[in-house]
Amino acid sequence: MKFGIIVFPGSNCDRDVDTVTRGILNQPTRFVWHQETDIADLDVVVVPGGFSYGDYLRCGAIARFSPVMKSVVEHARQGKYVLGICNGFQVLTEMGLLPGALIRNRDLHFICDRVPVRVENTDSVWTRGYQSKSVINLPIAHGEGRYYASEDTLKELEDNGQVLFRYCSIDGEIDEVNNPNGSLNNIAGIVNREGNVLGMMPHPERAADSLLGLTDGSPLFKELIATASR
Ligand SMILES: NC(=O)CC[C@H](N)C(=O)O
Repeated sequence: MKFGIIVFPGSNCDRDVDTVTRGILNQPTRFVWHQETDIADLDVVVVPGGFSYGDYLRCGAIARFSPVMKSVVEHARQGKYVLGICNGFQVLTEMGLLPGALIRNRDLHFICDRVPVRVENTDSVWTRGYQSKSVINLPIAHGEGRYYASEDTLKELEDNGQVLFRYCSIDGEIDEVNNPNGSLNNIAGIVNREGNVLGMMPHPERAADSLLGLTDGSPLFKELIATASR
């Protein structure tokens, strides 16, 4: 399974993804500079975390106009996989590949932490490797991670099981106290209607190396690779 990691000026989690997909999981992986347009060789496009274009205007607002993103839309339309992590999630919502928006955190601070997240729907290529409603620990690091969407969109996401990850307590309780950034419905990650595009604020790629003592992100990558090779 071939991975491509988009690199914008200001991306900073591109190497973290490569360490997991190529370094640990032995999958062919290449970096894709944002001005490239030919990504036909890729099975999975990862839009990584970081501060693309210095977060000017809004996080992801400028990156969405990079030449490569037209090809990413086409890649998604073909039903191929797209994973947006943190800044990548912001870019995907800016482009309309995923509904809603990521706005300033409720307390207006940048948050760097490790938080419990509940896996909501395991009937997805991204979450098949987890137990339903299991609580996993993932790092977060963002200033604009508060998920927001209209009531209709939220209802649609919930009704279709498109919410894959939610912030929660260590016991899996969903409440406002355990909602680090004030996201609506504690949403930490969603998929598009077709299920091939995932956006999430927590960082699974920073939790997929046993040397770091945190491996709850591994099943996401492993199951994706296993599914594709079936
Ligand atoms: N780690 C990240 O990708 C950060 C995303 C973005 N720069 C923010 O602060 O919200």
